[in-house]
Amino acid sequence: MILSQTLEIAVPIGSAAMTDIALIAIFCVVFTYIVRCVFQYTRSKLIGNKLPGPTESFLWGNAADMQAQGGLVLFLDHLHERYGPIARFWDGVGSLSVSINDPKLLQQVNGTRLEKRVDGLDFLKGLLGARGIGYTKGAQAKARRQLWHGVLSGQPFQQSMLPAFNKMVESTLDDWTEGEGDAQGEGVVIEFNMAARMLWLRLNQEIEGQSEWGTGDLLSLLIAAKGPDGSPAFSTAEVHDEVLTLLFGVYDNSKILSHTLHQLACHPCAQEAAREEVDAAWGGRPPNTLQALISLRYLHACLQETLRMSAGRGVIWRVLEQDVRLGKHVLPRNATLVAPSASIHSNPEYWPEPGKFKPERFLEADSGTDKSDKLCPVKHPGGHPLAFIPFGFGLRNCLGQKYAMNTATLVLGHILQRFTVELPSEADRQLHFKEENLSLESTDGIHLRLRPRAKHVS
Ligand code: HEM
Repeated sequence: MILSQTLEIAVPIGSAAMTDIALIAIFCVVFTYIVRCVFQYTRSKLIGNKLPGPTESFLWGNAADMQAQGGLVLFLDHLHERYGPIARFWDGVGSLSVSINDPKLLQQVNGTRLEKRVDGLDFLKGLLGARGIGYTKGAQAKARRQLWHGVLSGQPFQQSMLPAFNKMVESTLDDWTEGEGDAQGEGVVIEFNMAARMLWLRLNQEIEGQSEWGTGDLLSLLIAAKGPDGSPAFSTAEVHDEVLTLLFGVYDNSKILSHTLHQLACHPCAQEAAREEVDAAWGGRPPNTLQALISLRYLHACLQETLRMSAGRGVIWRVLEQDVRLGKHVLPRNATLVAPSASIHSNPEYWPEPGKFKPERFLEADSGTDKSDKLCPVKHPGGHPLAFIPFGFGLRNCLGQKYAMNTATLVLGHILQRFTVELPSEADRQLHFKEENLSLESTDGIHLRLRPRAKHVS
């Protein structure tokens, strides 16, 4: 009886107490959150404003300056010209970004093992797939990257894709010869941004799930991949999102192709040198080994020089997870580190005459061979490991870079074997860029004329 009375009284008091405790807990959490925000805001303002950079509006930061320059990539160029290699700007209320365009300084910051990307890129989740590699973090990202690496860089995949890719590229080039213009006489004029994008979409559809190569295609490899305990490494939903991530690579891949062809049309001597290399290595036939692609060093250098000059992404981001001291400057924890690759790639200290197309920058005499005319790739293009970063850097660099370079070499090799690439008119030489998706895009497209060569692989 005493017990039941106690219980009857205890329940209502307990529930009121619980409500109070819950309210106090919520208050504490909100209070702590606000104090933390105010502390972080004040700290980043105090430390950030000691770094060189323009004045900002309280609410919009430097958004208006970015807009006035035509976008972030162009704004960063301007920022470094004015404030030197370390420059800060504000992305909104108290959101500090520090841009570094000197590879040596960037390397010091990267030494803190930068891994985290900015949350601002979360808006791409719908497109890229939230369960894909781009959004995994920490130990999971490390394990996932190893799997991806095994799948994409593996010889079996690259080797098994060659016959199907050769077929696909040849059939696309046949379609192109039937396009606008007289294929035998004048040649065919093509809008290359679109043409290249369509071609890459076709190639990627091949990778996504054709059984033509047995178990060598990317989708089969992703499905078959095993974790450390032997269970499937990817769930079906994860495989789906990884394939979305892969399709996103189409965009970069089509850009490198159209921009390199434009450079080769502007520089006929470079085009001839690249063609001679292809003719000598492939002997008029489609390549059937990975080695036949890797051996095209001059063409590879043309691709790299194009990535340096225009086809790479303009900006790479990381979150600083600790304070970093650079000489007299302190970069505070939680600030965003911006590596403006477009600006780094045109820094004359690393790239003399940065506006000139010079593929030789990426080649040097091979000291390991007695043939003095043999060339090999430079170990650190631009003279520093972070002077050339079209594929990003450090722990989260691009996983598709070898694949991207090999497939681009394959397609360009086919085109050079069959066509001479020309500018349809002098007006097509100068591309006019505007910023789109954080890289510079040609406003009027890229127009090229393909003139069939007298003899080509059919
Ligand atoms: C010319 C073509 C390409 C360029 C210029 C390019 C560039 C980049 C860049 C700049 C990043 C960010 C790196 C960083 O934050 O440090 C990246 C990430 C990535 N790229 Fe590429 N990419 C290309 C093609 C591809 C292709 C074809 C694939 C797939 C087959 C691919 C797969 C990836 C993946 C999975 C990541 C995310 C890695 C991670 O989050 O750990 N990329 N790429």
